[in-house]
Amino acid sequence: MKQHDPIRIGRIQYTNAWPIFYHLQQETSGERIELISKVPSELNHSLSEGLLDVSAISSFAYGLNDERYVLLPDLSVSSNGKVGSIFLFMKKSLNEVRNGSIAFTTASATSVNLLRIIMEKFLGGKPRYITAAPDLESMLKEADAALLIGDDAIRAAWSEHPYEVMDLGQAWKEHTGLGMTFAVWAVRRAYAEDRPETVRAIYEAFQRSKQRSMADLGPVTKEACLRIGGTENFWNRYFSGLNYDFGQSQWNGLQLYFEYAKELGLIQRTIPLRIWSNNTVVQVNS
Ligand SMILES: C=C(O[C@@H]1C=C(C(=O)O)C=C[C@H]1O)C(=O)O
Repeated sequence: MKQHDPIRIGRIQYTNAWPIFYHLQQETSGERIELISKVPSELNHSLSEGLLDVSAISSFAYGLNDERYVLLPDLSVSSNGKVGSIFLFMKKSLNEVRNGSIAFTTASATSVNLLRIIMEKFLGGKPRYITAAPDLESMLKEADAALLIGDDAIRAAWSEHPYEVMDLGQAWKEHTGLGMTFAVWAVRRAYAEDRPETVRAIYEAFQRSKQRSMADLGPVTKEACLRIGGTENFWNRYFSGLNYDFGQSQWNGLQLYFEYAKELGLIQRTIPLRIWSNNTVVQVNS
């Protein structure tokens, strides 16, 4: 790799991560960056293929590649209860869906596995799963319920529909008492070892961007209204309901999620959380 290649950063193509990305370009000083926007499942793939250096990815995808990644602290898309954009739309009762059929969006990795934990471990069900492009009506032609995430979920919830809706952040909270982390900021370990100063500069720029957004959500909510629709009040509540930190309280929820995922055979090992801290890697346990 040439020393001066721009750092390739993966950006979630949904509104949920805007507060962290919104001021990023302005907050970088001198670092050349290339921002690549995709849905989470594509970012997961690109980072694992080495096509990105740093990316917001599905927290589940960290569990599939933890030895090759290191996580940036205090950056995540999390919720402590309702998330507001990860919904299961059900055309039958939950009791029927539990042993019926569910269509998963192709865009997700964390939420599909979270839904499996909810259905199989918490509710004792055994549904059949299919994966489909994120379109509510066509998904519900094929299955009893449909899982959507991000702006697809928000838009579907706005449409006039007759379906029961489960918020997965809320269901997780009800069953565990904990919050849930859906996206984490991962750096390829090899990249962090080669370019520690670049990682530090980008990390600090992400933090400044997030702090600016949280101090004044106005510009972010206004742009969300223009680009996606809805009211400023809606977006203010949405962004304020999400949590963008990644510290002990988020680690606890995520470690329990990985433990349950392992119980169900969705991942094969215990997953340690390796956190980048001042150019060293610290392993944390709850
Ligand atoms: C809050 C959300 O979290 C997301 C859900 C993800 C997943 O299910 O894999 C990945 C990243 C986040 O974008 C959302 O999409 O609305």
